[in-house]
Amino acid sequence: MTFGRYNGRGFILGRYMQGIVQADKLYCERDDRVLFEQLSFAVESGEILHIKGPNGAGKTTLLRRIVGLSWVVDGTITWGADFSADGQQPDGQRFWYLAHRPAVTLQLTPLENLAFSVALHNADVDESLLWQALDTVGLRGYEDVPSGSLSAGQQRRVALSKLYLDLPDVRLWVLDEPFTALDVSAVAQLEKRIEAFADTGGSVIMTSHHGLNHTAVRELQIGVRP
Ligand SMILES: Nc1ncnc2c1ncn2[C@@H]1O[C@H](COP(=O)(O)OP(=O)(O)OP(=O)(O)O)[C@@H](O)[C@H]1O
Repeated sequence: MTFGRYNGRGFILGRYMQGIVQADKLYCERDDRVLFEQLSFAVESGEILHIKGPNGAGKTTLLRRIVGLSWVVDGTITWGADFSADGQQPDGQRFWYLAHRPAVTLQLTPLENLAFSVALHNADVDESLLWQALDTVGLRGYEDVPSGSLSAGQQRRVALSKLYLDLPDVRLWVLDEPFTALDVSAVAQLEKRIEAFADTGGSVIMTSHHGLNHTAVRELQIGVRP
């Protein structure tokens, strides 16, 4: 079922169904300002949920709630059976989360950062695949330098490199402004990568001020009166 409705704070557009993750009646207030209320949506396998809204609308807050890093959002989030046996928050091994600021340790090299991400996922990945992922995001020759000496766009690429590892357990990407600081070709490459992931049944929940044009994309607008 497709629906679109205005909830007093934001316009919701989407399909309301049992998905891999379903959010019901989310409510968030910060400093006496209601960011969103009665916000409900679901994400299915193969879908890209593009959360849109102006600065300060609560997009990052919403993503942090989805991945279990913030509890300032009231309401219910239920996870599908593929992610969690009891519908509760799955452990972080089941998804990749890319925060608003790239979580790159500046003292570590890109290779070490990527290996650390993989270790947190308890994944067994051959080191050659880590080199390959870094090569794919354009970091060939930079694998062994401290990440703190890289540019903002290169540090973003370090954070993005994990999206090229194809870990079988990871079927959801939660991406907060992933295009920030990327040059034109890197933006195009990431767009293709996100679409390819959705085409293989992966799901993506992302925020971006950058438009995405793919049949799998659904938009969820928050914080804007129509
Ligand atoms: N720790 C905090 N304490 C109090 N208010 C906060 C905190 N973190 C965020 N906020 C407020 O919540 C609101 C939403 O912030 P959030 O970062 O979720 O917005 P956003 O939609 O992601 O914005 P942007 O597009 O600028 O990244 C902002 O007004 C912000 O000031």
